[in-house]
Amino acid sequence: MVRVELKGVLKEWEDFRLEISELDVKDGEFLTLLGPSGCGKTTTLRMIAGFEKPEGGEILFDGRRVNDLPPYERGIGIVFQDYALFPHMTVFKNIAFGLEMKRLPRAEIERRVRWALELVGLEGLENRYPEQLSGGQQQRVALARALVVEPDVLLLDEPLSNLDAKIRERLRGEIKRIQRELGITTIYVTHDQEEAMAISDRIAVMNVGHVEQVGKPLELYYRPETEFVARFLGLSNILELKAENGRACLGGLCFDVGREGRVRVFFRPESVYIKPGATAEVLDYELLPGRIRLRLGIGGEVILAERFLDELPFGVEAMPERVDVEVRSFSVLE
Ligand SMILES: Nc1ncnc2c1ncn2[C@@H]1O[C@H](COP(=O)(O)OP(=O)(O)OP(=O)(O)O)[C@@H](O)[C@H]1O
Repeated sequence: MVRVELKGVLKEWEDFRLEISELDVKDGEFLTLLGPSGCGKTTTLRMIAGFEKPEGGEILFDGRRVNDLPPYERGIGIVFQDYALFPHMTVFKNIAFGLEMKRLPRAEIERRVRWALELVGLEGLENRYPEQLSGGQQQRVALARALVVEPDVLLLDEPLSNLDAKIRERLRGEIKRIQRELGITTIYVTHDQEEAMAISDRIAVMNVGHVEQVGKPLELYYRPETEFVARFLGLSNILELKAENGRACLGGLCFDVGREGRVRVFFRPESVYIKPGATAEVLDYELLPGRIRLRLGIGGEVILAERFLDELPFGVEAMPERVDVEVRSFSVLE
């Protein structure tokens, strides 16, 4: 287990500049780099792995500068989106490869490969070839191969992107379980918000070439600092309001923002509660599995509200034309 730090790390290409001023991944932490395509997640991971060299700044493992170390001297295990298994080798051989390169004794290799096979739930499949495995099983082999060398840091680049939804959910739960069990410092790349929320201790949300905000999943979800983070993580209500005496109002809906002048108030649709009353007009609604999403008109703006069906104070068939709303949690964007 080690702590990984990035300080002022810089990488430039003709049309792209990546600058990570500060990123601190704690001992044993599961940190996810989350962001849209092309924002620089993979490049960041490749610099931590040593496949790409930064033009400036420092990458530290437990305070030790690793900028000039090749990947095989950094104590990392890495898993790629496309598995990258050796097609002509059995599962056993694929997993044993790194240990054989290290010239470990036969019995030790055997013992460690068995341990890794069990860890990822692949016992019994050791004599198969990659083409005889499902995508999910191939990715388990890749994970076992990365872990069998007992790395200090596990790096995963969109490991679930090529799998279908069901397998993806199952495997992400297992990756999390294994990470906890081993307590290994893990850096995970994905563009999928739900995956990031489900699996991470903390998330670093990236936007073209920089980190926008780092935080725990729910912290980022309910208290984003920027509009980009708010919108990237899910459906958002963002209102441009003018505050007076510490309060900003939209029609009858007021927020104690504790500041004056122009403010941008953010809240999730799930933070909007609905009661009988007349503050807002029900413009329309949409049924989702077990839930309802309403578009409400208030003070000349439209806000979204989302509730579980059984939380509504009236049946969907008896939807009134007007309702009262209460926003129970909000934040003010930068
Ligand atoms: N070797 C390279 N030479 C030139 N430009 C590159 C190189 N590698 C990456 N880039 C550019 O750097 C930017 C970031 O790429 P990167 O792969 O890190 O993004 P990403 O967030 O991982 O995106 P994706 O999810 O699509 O993989 C892109 O604009 C890409 O074109």
